[in-house]
Amino acid sequence: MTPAEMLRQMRADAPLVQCITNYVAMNIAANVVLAAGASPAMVHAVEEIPEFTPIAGALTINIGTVSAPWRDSMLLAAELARDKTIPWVLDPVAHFISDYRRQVAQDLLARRPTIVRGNASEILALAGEAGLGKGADSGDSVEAAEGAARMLAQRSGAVVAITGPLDFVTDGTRAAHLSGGSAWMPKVTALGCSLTALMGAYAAVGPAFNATLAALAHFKVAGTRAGAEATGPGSFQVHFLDALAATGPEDLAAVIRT
Ligand SMILES: Nc1ncnc2c1ncn2[C@@H]1O[C@H](COP(=O)(O)OP(=O)(O)O)[C@@H](O)[C@H]1O
Ligand SMILES: Cc1ncsc1CCOP(=O)(O)O
Ligand SMILES: [Mg+2]
Repeated sequence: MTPAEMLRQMRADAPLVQCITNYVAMNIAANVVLAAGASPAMVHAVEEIPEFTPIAGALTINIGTVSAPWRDSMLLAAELARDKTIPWVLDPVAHFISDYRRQVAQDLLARRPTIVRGNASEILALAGEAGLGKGADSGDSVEAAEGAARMLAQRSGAVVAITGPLDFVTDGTRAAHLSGGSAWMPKVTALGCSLTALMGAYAAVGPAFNATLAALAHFKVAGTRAGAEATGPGSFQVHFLDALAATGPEDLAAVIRT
């Protein structure tokens, strides 16, 4: 499926996306998924997961503010998604900052996510390489992490996306770059987390590589448009939600280089 077909299908189906995300991202990620055209549900109680995960079109898991009860929910939801072949997306936010978080990320990776999305420092560390990450923010260039992404994709079976000024996506064989966006994007917290949630919406309607590419392109196109209107990170956020809703299927191809 082309990115245009993916966007049309995603809006036609408006899939239900279960997001287990962090306290910071909860609101903006839900708004991003809604603005783009799908239906988010922030459901993380371990008691609810056996009923809810099987009816979701996709699951997204983000470890940005993980603690023990959240970890249990994440592992259970990931297992259910795998068993029921529901696509699921892993966002290993700042997983290198502590042994605890590193272990949670590895335990989730072992449950075979369909897609992994992170910034360059997160992908480098997940592949076992040294990086310069500072908490949730990247300290490494996307280019420096491309080899790690290919290796991680081959080893894990996931499609791996690195975001930054120039995005990169690979399934271990195919690869693409995406340009555009805005320098305000890393200055608005949880936009990366929100992109992970949107990847779930696309993964619910088509193959993983195509879904990842379409979600990345949707963000780059909307980011470029919002950046042209914004005067700072606050107004960027408002314009960005409008731009996600206004972006059409035929807009996506322009930002992709394969
Ligand atoms: N300097 C930049 N210029 C243009 N787009 C950017 C830039 N930095 C990040 N982005 C975009 O911002 C979105 C979130 O990516 P990123 O900031 O890397 O995630 P995270 O918040 O996880 O670190 C992606 O769509 C990415 O392409
Ligand atoms: C600031 C912060 N701290 C813990 S999670 C989080 C949000 C990070 O979001 P993103 O990686 O998408 O910018
Ligand atoms: Mg960020």
